[in-house]
Amino acid sequence: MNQSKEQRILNFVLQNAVRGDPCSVLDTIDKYCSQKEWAMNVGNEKGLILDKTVEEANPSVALELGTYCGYSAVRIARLLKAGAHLLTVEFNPEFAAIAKQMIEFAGVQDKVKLLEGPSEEIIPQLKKKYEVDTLDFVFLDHWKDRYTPDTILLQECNLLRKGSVLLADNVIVPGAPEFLNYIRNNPHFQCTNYPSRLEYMKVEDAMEKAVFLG
Ligand SMILES: Cc1ncnc2c1ncn2[C@@H]1O[C@H](/C=C/CNC(=O)c2cc(-c3ccc(F)cc3)cc(O)c2O)[C@@H](O)[C@H]1O
Ligand SMILES: [Mg+2]
Repeated sequence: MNQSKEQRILNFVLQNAVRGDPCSVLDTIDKYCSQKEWAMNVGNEKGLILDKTVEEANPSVALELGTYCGYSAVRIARLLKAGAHLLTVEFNPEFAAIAKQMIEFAGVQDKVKLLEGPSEEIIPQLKKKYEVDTLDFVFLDHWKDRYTPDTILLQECNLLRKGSVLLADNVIVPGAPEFLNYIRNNPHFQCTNYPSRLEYMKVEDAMEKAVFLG
């Protein structure tokens, strides 16, 4: 049975990156996806916006929706302070298995908990089953029509506190117009747009930051 693109990306990392070195894993994925096969990792340009947002938030508990191959999980986890952790949600078992190996190869497995399942099921379990009080940082990078329902669900589950930072990928391409409309017209969020480019392409994209005001 021929390999999936995601398996080819993982194999390229296992054969070319430095085990235990997150930056080497990120650079190797970016090299493969810019030179051989495009894939929907956040990439290095938007990755720098993600880095700055995570560093500014300095989260103790972070959540990612849409792990895919684990690129942004590695990217976020490498910046977390001692004792901090990232919960990342992925409902495709094949992608989850790839991401698990990617995270372990990068050496950030102690900071990352990969939760397999749909976000609408996982989010309501975060407090009781995963012992989350509130979330300091949330990265939204899953199906774009899920951004709004999951942001509403996070609020309904009392998982946001004054100052919680949401960062959404792809608000231009593929686009999340309904999310932008929701979040920018919601008085409980302070929004900032970060123009950038689509990963590995000369195409305009952007990220949207939304700080919960309580
Ligand atoms: C409710 C639920 N629960 C759990 N996991 C969930 C979930 N919904 C999706 N997932 C998971 O998350 C990832 C999905 C990511 C979706 N991302 C994109 O579609 C995406 C697309 C592009 C793109 C841009 C230009 C093009 F021409 C084509 C594609 C770029 C991007 O950066 C993207 O993020 C994927 O791993 C999926 O299994
Ligand atoms: Mg994306």
